[in-house]
Amino acid sequence: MSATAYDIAYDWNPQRPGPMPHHRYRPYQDRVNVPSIQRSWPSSRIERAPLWVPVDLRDGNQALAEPMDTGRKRRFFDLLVSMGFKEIEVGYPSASRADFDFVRDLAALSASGGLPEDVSIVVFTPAKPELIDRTFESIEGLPRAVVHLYIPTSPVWRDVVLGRSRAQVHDVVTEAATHMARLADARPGADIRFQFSPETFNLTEPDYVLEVCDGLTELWDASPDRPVTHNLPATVEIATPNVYADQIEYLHRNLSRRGSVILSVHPHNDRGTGVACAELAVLAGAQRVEGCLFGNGERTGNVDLVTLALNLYAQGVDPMVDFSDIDAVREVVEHCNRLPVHPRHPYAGDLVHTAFSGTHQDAISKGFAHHARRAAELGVPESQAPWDVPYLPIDPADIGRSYEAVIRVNSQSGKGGMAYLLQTRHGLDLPQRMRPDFSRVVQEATDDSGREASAKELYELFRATYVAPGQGGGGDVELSSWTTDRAPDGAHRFVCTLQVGDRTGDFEGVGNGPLSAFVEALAAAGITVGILDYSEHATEAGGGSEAIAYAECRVGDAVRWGAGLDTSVLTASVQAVLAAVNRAAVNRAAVAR
Ligand SMILES: CC(=O)SCCNC(=O)CCNC(=O)[C@H](O)C(C)(C)COP(=O)(O)OP(=O)(O)OC[C@H]1O[C@@H](n2cnc3c(N)ncnc32)[C@H](O)[C@@H]1OP(=O)(O)O
Ligand SMILES: CC(C)C(=O)C(=O)O
Ligand SMILES: [Mg+2]
Repeated sequence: MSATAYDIAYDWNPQRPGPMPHHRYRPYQDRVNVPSIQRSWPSSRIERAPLWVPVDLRDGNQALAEPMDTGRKRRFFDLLVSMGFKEIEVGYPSASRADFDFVRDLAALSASGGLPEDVSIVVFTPAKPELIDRTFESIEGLPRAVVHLYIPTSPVWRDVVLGRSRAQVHDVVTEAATHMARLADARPGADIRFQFSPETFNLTEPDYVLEVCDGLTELWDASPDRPVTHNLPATVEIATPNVYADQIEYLHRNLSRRGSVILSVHPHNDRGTGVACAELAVLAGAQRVEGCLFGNGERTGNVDLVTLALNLYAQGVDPMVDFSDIDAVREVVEHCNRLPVHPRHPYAGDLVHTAFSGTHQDAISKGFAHHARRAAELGVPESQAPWDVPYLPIDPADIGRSYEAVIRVNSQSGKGGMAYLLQTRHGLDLPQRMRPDFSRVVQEATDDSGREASAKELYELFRATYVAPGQGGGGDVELSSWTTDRAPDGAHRFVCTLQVGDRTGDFEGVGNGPLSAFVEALAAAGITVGILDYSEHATEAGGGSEAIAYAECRVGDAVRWGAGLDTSVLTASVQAVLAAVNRAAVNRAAVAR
C-alpha cells in the first residue's frame, strides 16, 4: 500500500505516544448519532445580527461563587438594557429568594413605566409543576415575559440523572408545558411566550429532539405572531463546531411550523470553541443566540456575546448592540461577577490592541499614517474612513479605546514603536536615519532593566542621550557664550567662547549660514565636524512652542547624532551640533587634545 501525503508528513513528526489514558474517552460519533444532511451552512454568510439573549443573570449567575445580590443584578440588567439587548434572561425565580425578588422588582419597575416596552424578560424553570407555579408567581403583573422550560434529554442524563426513559421524559415535558399553557391562559392580559431547551441537546438523538420540540410547538399552538423559542444547547461541548452546525441545520430543516419557531442556540465553551459553534450555528439557521458578556458561565463559560457581536462588527455587519464604550461595559461586568476579564480577551482585554514587537509596531504606525492620508483623500474624518491598519482587526477608537496603549515599548520593540510614541506623545518626529540609532539605545536600556519603557521614560532617555550633551550636560566641549551676525555680503559670523577639555578660548568662524559658521569656529578650536544630516521642527503647533533640531555629524572619524531643544531654532540647532560633538568625545575620549 502506498503511503499517503499525510502518512509521509506524519513520519516526520517526532512526537511519540504519551502516558495519558486517552482510551477512556470516546469520539463524539460513538456518543451521538448525527444525521447526514445536505449542508448549506458551509457556503452561507452572516449578513445580519441574530437576536442576542444575555443569560448572565441566570446561567452566568449560577456559576458564580458568590451569586449576584439584587443590587448587582440590577446594575447588570440596566447595563444590558442600555446596550440595546431586547430579550434578557433574568433568573431562575423558583431557585432562590434573591432570584424571585429580582423578578418582582422588575415587575414593579415595569408598573412604574421604568421597563422599556420593547424589552422582554425571560425566566427559567425546570419541568416541575410546583416550581412552574412559583415561576409564574414571580412574573405576576409583568405585561410581557418568556417562560423558559428545560429538561435534560440525552441518554446519559435520562438514565443517570432523571432515571426516566425517552417516553417518560417526553411525558414530563408535555405535562409541564400543559401546566404552563394553563397558567398563561389564566392571564389573558399578559403577553407570555414560551421557550423550551432540551438540555444536552448536542448529545441527544436528533429525532427525539424533533419529536419533543414539534410536540411543544403544537401544544403551545405557536404562530408567527406568537412564536415558540426552541433553544438547542451545547450544554457541554463534545465535538468540533462543524458537528454542532450539522445538528442545528438538521433541526432548522426539519422542525415543523418553522415560521412559528425561533431557533436559538446556547453554546458553552468546554472545548474553547463556543464562539465557533455559535457562528456556525447561525450559518446553519439559528436566529437567536444565548450567551454571557465576556463568556462567564458554568465551567469554561457560556459563549461570549462580546466576541460574537464584535466579530460581526469586524465583518461590516451592525451587531445591533452598543459596545462603543467597552471599558465601561467591562467595568460593570467585572464588578457584578467579581471576576476579572483576561488581558488577552478578544476585543476587550487590556493588551489586545497593544503591540510590543518591533515589526508589528512598524506596520501599525505605517498603517496609521496611511489611514490618515486615505481619510484626507476621501474627505472624511478618520473615524469614518475604511479601516485597513495592519494587526488591528478593528479601530480601537470604535470601542472607546484610545490609541495610547496601541504601541508599548520593551526589548522586543523596534524603531517604529519608539518613534511613534515620541511623535504622538511628545511631538518629536525623529528623522528616519536617526531612528535605528535611538532604537539601539532603547534596546540596551530595556535589555538591562528587563522592563517596558513608558513614553515618558523614552522621552527622558532621548533627552539624556541626545539633548543633554549639547546643554552642558557632560562632555568635553562647552560653549559658554556665543553670538552670530550677518555681514552685508550675506556671510554669517559665529563668535564664541569654547572650553575644550581644560582649555578655554575665544573662536570665530564664517560660513554661508550660522551653523556652518559654528562648524568653522569649532574647526578653529581644533574640532573637525561635518554635518551629514540636519532637520528641525516645532514640537507643538502654535507660535510659542519649542523647536527641536536633529544633527548627524562626522566628528573626527566618528559619526554621531545630537539634538537640541529650545524656543529659538538657531539655539536648538547649535545645541544639536554641540551634542553630536560631545557624544563623539564621550565615546572616543577627547576630540581636540
Ligand atoms: C445546564 C443548566 O444550566 S441547568 C440549570 C441549572 N441551574 C441551577 O441548578 C441553579 C438553581 N437551582 C437550584 O437552586 C436547585 O437546583 C433548585 C432549588 C431549583 C432545586 O433544588 P432541589 O430541589 O434540591 O433539587 P435538585 O436541583 O437537586 O434537583 C434534582 C432533581 O431534579 C431532577 N431534575 C433535574 N433537572 C430537571 C428538570 N429540568 N426538570 C425536572 N426535573 C429535573 C433530577 O432528576 C433530580 O430528581 P430526583 O430528586 O428525583 O433525583
Ligand atoms: C439552556 C440551559 C438548559 C442551559 O443552560 C444549558 O443547557 O447549558
Ligand atoms: Mg447553560
